Amino acid sequence: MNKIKISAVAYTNTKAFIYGLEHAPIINKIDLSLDIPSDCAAKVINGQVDIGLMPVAAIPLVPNANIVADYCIGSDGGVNSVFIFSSVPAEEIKTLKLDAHSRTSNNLAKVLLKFYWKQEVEFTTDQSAETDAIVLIGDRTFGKKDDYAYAYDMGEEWKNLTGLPFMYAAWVANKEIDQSFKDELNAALKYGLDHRKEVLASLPVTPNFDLEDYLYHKLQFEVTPDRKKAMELFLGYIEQL
Ligand SMILES: C=C(O[C@@H]1C=C(C(=O)O)C=C[C@H]1O)C(=O)O
Repeated sequence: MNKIKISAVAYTNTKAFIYGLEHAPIINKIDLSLDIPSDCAAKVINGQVDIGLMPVAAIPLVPNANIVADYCIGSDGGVNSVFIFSSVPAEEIKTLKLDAHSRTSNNLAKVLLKFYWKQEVEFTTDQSAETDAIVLIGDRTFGKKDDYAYAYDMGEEWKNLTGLPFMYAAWVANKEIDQSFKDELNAALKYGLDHRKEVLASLPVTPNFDLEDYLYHKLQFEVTPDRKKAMELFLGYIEQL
């Protein structure tokens, strides 16, 4: 049997899912690669993999995109790893450097700046540029909040704008996937979430960052109706940028 190719985000936010995949029979049916989110999106878009835990902002670029699991990377309010770090208040940001790892959060920053803070901002991907603010996501943000004059948690600011939770990444296929495989995938992902204690014990201690709070509270992993609604709303905002 041909293995199903899967790419997943390589950050701590995905560790429970990976634990689940690696401790379930499904591991023999998949080829798993761990990538930064932007590469994960590219692989699903260009067909290098069949399924990706990929940034939701890139879903419109995926041919035959369909969400194949009941789990995701989400939050309801602050997530503590998706930030605009800034030297000035949000209402004064004029220039912002995007994060090359990101697809969702770069767009979320643009949406928030335009529709929430009502700012006209110049965006750059030039990592050597000097800007008022930067987008930074994932493990590279752990413990860094106090290094900047202003730290805006974009999950929290999205909730301020819309009253809704958020979905950063979802399990998306670029083709039809059998229901029996989807069932196995869901079971493996749930197994991982149910074993977060073991996952937590395996992670290195991170200074100035509460990993337990992150894995159990800040991150929320269910694809709920509100989170789907938030995704549709977010994709609609992106079209208006
Ligand atoms: C919560 C996070 O969500 C993520 C943010 C993503 C993005 O900005 O494209 C993609 C996948 C997720 O890893 C995070 O990276 O910290």
